[in-house]
Amino acid sequence: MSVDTLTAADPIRLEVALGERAYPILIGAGLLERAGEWIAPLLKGRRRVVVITDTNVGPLHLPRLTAGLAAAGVSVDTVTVPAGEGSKSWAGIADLVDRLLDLRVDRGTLLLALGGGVIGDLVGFAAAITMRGVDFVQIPTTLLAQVDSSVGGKTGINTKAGKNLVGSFHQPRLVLADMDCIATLPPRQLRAGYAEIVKHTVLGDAAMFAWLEAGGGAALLAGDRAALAKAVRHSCETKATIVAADEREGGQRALLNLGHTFGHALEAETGFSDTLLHGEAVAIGMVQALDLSVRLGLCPAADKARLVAHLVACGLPVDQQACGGPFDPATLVAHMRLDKKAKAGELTFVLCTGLGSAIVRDGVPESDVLPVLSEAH
Ligand SMILES: NC(=O)c1ccc[n+]([C@@H]2O[C@H](COP(=O)([O-])OP(=O)(O)OC[C@H]3O[C@@H](n4cnc5c(N)ncnc54)[C@H](O)[C@@H]3O)[C@@H](O)[C@H]2O)c1
Ligand SMILES: O=C(O)C(=O)C[C@@H](O)[C@H](O)[C@H](O)COP(=O)(O)O
Ligand SMILES: [Zn+2]
Repeated sequence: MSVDTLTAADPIRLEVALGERAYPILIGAGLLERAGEWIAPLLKGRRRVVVITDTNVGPLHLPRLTAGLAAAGVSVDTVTVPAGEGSKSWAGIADLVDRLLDLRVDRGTLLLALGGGVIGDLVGFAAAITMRGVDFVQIPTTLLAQVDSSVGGKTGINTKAGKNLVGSFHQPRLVLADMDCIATLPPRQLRAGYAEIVKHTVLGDAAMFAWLEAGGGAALLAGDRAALAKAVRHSCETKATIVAADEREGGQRALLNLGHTFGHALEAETGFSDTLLHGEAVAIGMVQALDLSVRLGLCPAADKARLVAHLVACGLPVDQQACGGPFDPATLVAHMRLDKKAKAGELTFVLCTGLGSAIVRDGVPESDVLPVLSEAH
């Protein structure tokens, strides 16, 4: 089904099968205008929600959401936070929780996260800790958030020591992905979100990678809504399946971290700033992960070359030079030792065993990693 033929009455509906915490993912067009249809039933008779959004998204998309809720008799309090990764911080979470408490939220209050991955991660964390846990809904407005961050319940903030090192698993009650939001997204942000789509194919679906490579990706980036719908659906299905099998990353969920051990180190080195967007870090990190995989004899060099060629064709960065590097390899390795996958300070990586399949490898020697960090691609 293409998004051109979708209406709010018939969105694509997927499910994250987590037993009593299972929730739907709705993907379609015109969903904000009808949000009350899906959100009012979550309110248990209440008539008020708190929407948390950022300074870019609010003016663009909040009026449609507010109207959609009003149509179902639901009123809205709004909290607006500064746009950008800086809000995913100790200061950002303290400020948000204080503002929620000032609004007199209680355990029955539903929070709506309207924005990209920063808003989703921040609001999800606020929902996890306010009153020891309130419900929230993800309303992702970036491509990255629609294909990745809104699904799976990882919430949290960045700290001085690194990316996402403080947070919790707290699943949303609903994910409402309205494709109309993507129309206002700056091209650089669209490309950054595309990197996570590529990731889902590299770790699990060679045929879908080939589809992206053969023109599906270019079509999506040029605004083709059918291509967009196909890719968003594929990513959400991939992620929902993995999360349902391993919610708390005891095993296979770590595959979703492909490119992130390298990428998060680069984000830390560039100060969690606009110099390097998360999706761009993932693009570079995936290339480095495939480089390491090739060096360890796990992956054909030709597969790494295909990935690099595709990312370059899509306008994504593939090496550290694109974000002010190369950075000191020892400093990058020090960041990686703080990664949540590391065990007793030993390095763990998600490695590729050929396009479409990946494994988790513990105890990778630093001597194997250092050459990757000096390489341009
Ligand atoms: N929890 C997870 O599973 C998960 C997965 C992937 C990424 N993440 C996290 O997500 C964050 C990155 O998310 P992101 O790339 O969405 O960044 P973001 O939330 O900062 O959004 C990017 C920019 O686009 C703006 N924006 C958002 N929607 C818009 C729209 N429709 N039109 C115009 N502008 C819009 C935002 O204001 C911001 O300036 C990172 O912190 C990353 O660690 C989390
Ligand atoms: O959902 C997951 O699991 C992921 O790893 C998805 C990643 O794209 C995302 O960036 C996630 O926030 C990384 O998690 P972390 O545990 O490495 O902080
Ligand atoms: Zn990511």
